Amino acid sequence: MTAYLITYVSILDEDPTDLLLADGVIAAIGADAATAAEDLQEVETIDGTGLIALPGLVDLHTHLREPGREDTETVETGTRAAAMGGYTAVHAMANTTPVQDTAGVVEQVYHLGQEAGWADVFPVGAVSVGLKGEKLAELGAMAASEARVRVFSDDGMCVHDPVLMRRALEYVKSFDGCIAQHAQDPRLTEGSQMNEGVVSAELGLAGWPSVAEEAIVARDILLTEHVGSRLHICHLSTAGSVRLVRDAKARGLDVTAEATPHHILLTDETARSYDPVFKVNPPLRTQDDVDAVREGLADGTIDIVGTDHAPHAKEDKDCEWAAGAFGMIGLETALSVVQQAMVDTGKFTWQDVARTMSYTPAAIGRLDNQGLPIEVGNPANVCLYDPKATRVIEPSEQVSRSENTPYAGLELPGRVIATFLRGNATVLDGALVQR
Ligand SMILES: NC(=O)N[C@@H](CC(=O)O)C(=O)O
Ligand SMILES: [Zn+2]
Ligand SMILES: [Zn+2]
Repeated sequence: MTAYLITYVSILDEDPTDLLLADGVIAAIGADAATAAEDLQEVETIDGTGLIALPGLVDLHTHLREPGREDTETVETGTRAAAMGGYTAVHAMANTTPVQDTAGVVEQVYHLGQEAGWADVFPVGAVSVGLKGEKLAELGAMAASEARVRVFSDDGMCVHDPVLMRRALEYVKSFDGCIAQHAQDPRLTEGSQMNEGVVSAELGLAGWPSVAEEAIVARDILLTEHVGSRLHICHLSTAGSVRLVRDAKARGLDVTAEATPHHILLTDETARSYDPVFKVNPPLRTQDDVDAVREGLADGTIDIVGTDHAPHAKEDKDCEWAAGAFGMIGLETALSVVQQAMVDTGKFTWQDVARTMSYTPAAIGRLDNQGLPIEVGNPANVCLYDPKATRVIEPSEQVSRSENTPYAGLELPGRVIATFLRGNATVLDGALVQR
């Protein structure tokens, strides 16, 4: 196995140093690295000048679409996109066809990830059978399976029935699982097309009000407090939700929250284009919401950045707004968007990036071999990033099988130069490693 000596690279915010990846682990850091490399058979040296070494990123919220919609993404293509974005692990959401609601399906997805070898895939289990919100799925069997599921979600659908939600929260306690909620009151969002506000009124599109998210966030905080369980809020998007989570944390509850890259960069003004590439659930909100979500990330109220990478076919996006599917891809642009919205604005250090995009998502997923700091002896899951580079986003250049990126034509900062999964390069020189 080739070893990699990365010279003069900054580990997060630290002064430049040398880093040696060998035998799947971080073998040496600092003056020892070059010396240790001399004893190795096959060593490739990478000039790390100007680059930042980040722990391999971990996504808690990816849609890989396999099984069922392999025309839009597969485990293989989605994890290639993940590697290009600096990720070494993704959690694969349960809204596949068939739904990931049995031990059999989650094991299948888990093994597809292992075979592909681009990033570790940790399947999320459905909360309810068929995402129907009626009957609890086989949570225990999924937890006990080879996929070791710890995160359960009906994402795409809200677990709306409070009795079902209460039971799910109770059930996962026995194996330290958590329920990741897609917070959307279905009655308050019937027919909704975009954020409810000034822009929706002007465009004449049916609104998706903030309260439809906040009502579920508030209810679930109360339910999890009552049960003494672990709740995760997916793709939080409103200023009011940030307030609710801040209050829950102040009261010591085990509630975590996630923000997507698109909810910290884009607003409902994008809907004026009538281009459904900007149609997503929850919808892009107002600048005040964007500011509040950024603030929530900066002060730790929002624990993580999750991509909600949601590939869709051309025919489901090249259409009028009302007919368009909800969702946008994001694995290959997440780090750049976080740099632009959080680092370049002075709200985040690179340590904060590592915390929200690697350490904490892995901790919420109860992963033990991902999301670890770059320290000698830890698995060599590393991303090398050039924060000074810039690139204009071109949909056809995305490695994902789908092209529904909302950043087409936009110049974003930064570029992933290399990604290593347990010491194996998945990306080098900014391109996928050919196999
Ligand atoms: N975010 C979206 O708009 N769509 C997601 C589902 C979801 O995350 O709710 C999808 O699966 O396409
Ligand atoms: Zn969702
Ligand atoms: Zn999702």
